[in-house]
Amino acid sequence: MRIVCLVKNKQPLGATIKRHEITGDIIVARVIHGGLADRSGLLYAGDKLVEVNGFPVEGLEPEQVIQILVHSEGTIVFKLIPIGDRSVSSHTMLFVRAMADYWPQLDPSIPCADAGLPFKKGEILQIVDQSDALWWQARKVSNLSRCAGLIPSNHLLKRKQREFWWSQPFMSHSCLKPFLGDGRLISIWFSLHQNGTVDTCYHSMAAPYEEVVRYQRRLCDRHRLIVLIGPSGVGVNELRRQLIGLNPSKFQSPVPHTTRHKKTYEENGREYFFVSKETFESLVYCHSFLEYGEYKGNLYGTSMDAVKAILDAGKICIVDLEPQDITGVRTHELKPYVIFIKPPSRSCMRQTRRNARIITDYFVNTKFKEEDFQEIEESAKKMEVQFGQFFDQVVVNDSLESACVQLMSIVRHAQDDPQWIPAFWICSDSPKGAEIASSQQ
Ligand SMILES: Nc1ncnc2c1ncn2[C@@H]1O[C@H](COP(=O)(O)OP(=O)(O)OP(=O)(O)O)[C@@H](O)[C@H]1O
Repeated sequence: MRIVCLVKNKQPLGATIKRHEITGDIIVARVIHGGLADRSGLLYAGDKLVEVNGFPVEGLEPEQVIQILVHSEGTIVFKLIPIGDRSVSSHTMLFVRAMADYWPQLDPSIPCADAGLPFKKGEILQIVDQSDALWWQARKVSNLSRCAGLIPSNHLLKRKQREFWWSQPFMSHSCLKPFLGDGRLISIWFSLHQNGTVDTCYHSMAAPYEEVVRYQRRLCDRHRLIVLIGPSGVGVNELRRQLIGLNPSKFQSPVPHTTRHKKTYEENGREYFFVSKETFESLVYCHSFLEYGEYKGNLYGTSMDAVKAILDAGKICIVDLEPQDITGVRTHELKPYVIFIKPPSRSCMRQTRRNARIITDYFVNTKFKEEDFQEIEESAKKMEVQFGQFFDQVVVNDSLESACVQLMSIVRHAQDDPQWIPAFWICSDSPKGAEIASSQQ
């Protein structure tokens, strides 16, 4: 028997308890990394509680014991039987990017919602404990001084996603938009917000966490590919043009291929590579394009070779892609840095786009209308919900000048400062998209 005294003020104890399935004893389920109990070094997972502040806990439900703890302030005295075989704690140094949102307060299955760590897609987490197959402990790298919180393990989050999928009425399933990225079929939930319902805490991707490592580009390495993403009309092309205009010897965009006829003033390889439909289709067949599509009956595409030629020349290659093409460029070779161009507020758009022209579905240059602004806003929201986990940075395109200055500084930062990148970009022999579950569980 051991007597443990902990002084608890406003902060939580930093431990969870449970009933032992066989003996019925109340035991410490886990000690939260960096929390009060952990820092004391006196309480361990598996310790059997006998008394709390003089109250015997035998026969009580875990919730009743929690009530005693919640209402205790100051010194709490535990009488406990220490676990005999204290397993070596499995503290890890694993970093992951969250590919889904998680709100513990909306999750009824979490052992203790207050001990949960809420996170948003794209945030980088340090996993500090994986000893429990269902609930890991993690901290945000943006706040490593805080104690860890509970997050669902890879396995659990995937299971939840599957359950959520099957619980949706048939029509909602049609919201799933499968597409082929890098040869894998990826299913993505598309904005399944259901305010107030439990399932909102699991917004999904195929792999809930992606292992990341810190990467510093060396001077001899090729530059990272700069990818601009944004809803049509937000100003992606304008910003790309402005950036290149600021330093054309450093920034360049790849020359696209097209099947349309060459105009008299155009030169093959300058404006476009002019190719026949057959040649274009054989390039598509060989996966030579980053992206391609049809416009007014002609095919257009950006080839991987055109991108590589710019990178091999020591320049920074800037491309604008449709969001569904991001997965195709997420490779060890290109190490893309993705910048999302976001619309400003409606009033700012009205003001800044007073004299701007937009190309509508009818292929004419017109002034921006309220419907255009609305479409830009809605499309931006959908992109953030569906692809936000891939965005390295977000630039609000309010004034062209300030957005351009911001973009320039982000591009410099992307090339020169250390960044979190997917681990598989470094371990190039590991399978693309490998999930950390396979290496961790
Ligand atoms: N910050 C800004 N202030 C004022 N006008 C802008 C701003 N950004 C872009 N524009 C103007 O808005 C119009 C649309 O921009 P742009 O062609 O770059 O859109 P886009 O996002 O590339 O869309 P699409 O892919 O459909 O061409 C252009 O006339 C452009 O000059």
